[in-house]
Amino acid sequence: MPPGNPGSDSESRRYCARLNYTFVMFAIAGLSCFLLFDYFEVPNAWQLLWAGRFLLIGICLLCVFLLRRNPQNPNGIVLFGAIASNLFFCFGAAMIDNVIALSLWNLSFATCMLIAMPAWLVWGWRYQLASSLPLIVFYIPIFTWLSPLQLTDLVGAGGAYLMTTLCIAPALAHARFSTFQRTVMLRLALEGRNAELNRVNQQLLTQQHELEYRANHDLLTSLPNRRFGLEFFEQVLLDSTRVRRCLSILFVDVDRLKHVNDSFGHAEGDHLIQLVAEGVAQAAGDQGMACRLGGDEFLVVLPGACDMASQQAATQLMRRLQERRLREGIAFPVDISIGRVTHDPVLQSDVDVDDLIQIADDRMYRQKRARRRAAAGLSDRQA
Ligand SMILES: Nc1nc2c(ncn2[C@@H]2O[C@H](COP(=O)(O)OP(=O)(O)OP(=O)(O)O)[C@@H](O)[C@H]2O)c(=O)[nH]1
Repeated sequence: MPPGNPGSDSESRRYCARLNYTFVMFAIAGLSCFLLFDYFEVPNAWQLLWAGRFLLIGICLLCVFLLRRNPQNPNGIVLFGAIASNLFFCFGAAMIDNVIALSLWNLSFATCMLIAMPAWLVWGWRYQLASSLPLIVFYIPIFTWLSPLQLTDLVGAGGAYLMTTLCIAPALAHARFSTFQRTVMLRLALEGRNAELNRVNQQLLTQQHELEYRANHDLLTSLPNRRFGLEFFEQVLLDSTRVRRCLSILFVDVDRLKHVNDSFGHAEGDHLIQLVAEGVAQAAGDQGMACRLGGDEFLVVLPGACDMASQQAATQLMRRLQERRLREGIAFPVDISIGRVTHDPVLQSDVDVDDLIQIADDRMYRQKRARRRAAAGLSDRQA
């Protein structure tokens, strides 16, 4: 087959090899079945026929071995076995000395041809012709030369039918081979379309993930957004109530963001929000979650954290922000106010997220006012 021919790709060769492999296995089974036929129907020459059959079985086994080792040339390998079988068939027919047995012999070959159908499906007409040629050319001469019967006996015993079939077989093979080629072409086209669909699917999946991410996250800080954060908080509250363990939240608000925006520029205001976002994410740790509620407000949910742990988390958060400010020489103030609430389902009655957030918000404002008063007092004293 020329390169680029749709039937020449290695996948279709493997397909041919599989079909041919099955065909050869059937041939072995067929050859073995007809051993009894030889024994009972050709009593004068069954030993010779058996020798021929075993030789053929050997050739078939060799074909199987070669097909396994080299599936890239499946038709060439099976052609070798087919020519040998045809020659055996010519000589075998000449050994038979009664017409009924000869009819059965011809019938056996027709059966073999039926078994060979799947292989013809993928054979080109040239292979088909090459495999039939020994029979077309040598059957009658060998029969006339060796058989005790007359040529008219052969014609009556299905010989004419067999010869006609053999002559039209290459044409059939051609038609089937074209169908096979079209099937392979369609399969390749389908594979192409499948690959394209997979690619588009992958793109859609990526887009879907991106959309999901955008729907659930805040773009400036990459933290979960308010909706996602409150859903998470609700779930954590439910779980805490169920397993009766504490949970804490930190309501974090950036101090004097407006002043930073106005004095240092909006970009620095954004930078401040990002610094605080990184801080709250760190405070939330692996078990908790920090989200941006909006503007300069953040919520940190700490599942399993009781009063002490949440106090530590809040102190650490403030300290880390100041350390970072010093370390990076940030010009604007990096101050936050935190409203902290701990809920212990063992000691307290049921609450909902809004109650807890409201309490935390109030505490945050109280702290903010206290810090403002402290700052104002400090400046008065300094003055
Ligand atoms: N740069 C920047 N500013 C924002 C963003 N979201 C909200 N702001 C600004 O943040 C400011 C928040 O103002 P306030 O709620 O009064 O708070 P504040 O200025 O931090 O003052 P206190 O909270 O009272 O200390 C407003 O000026 C908003 O315009 C943002 O994403 N980026």
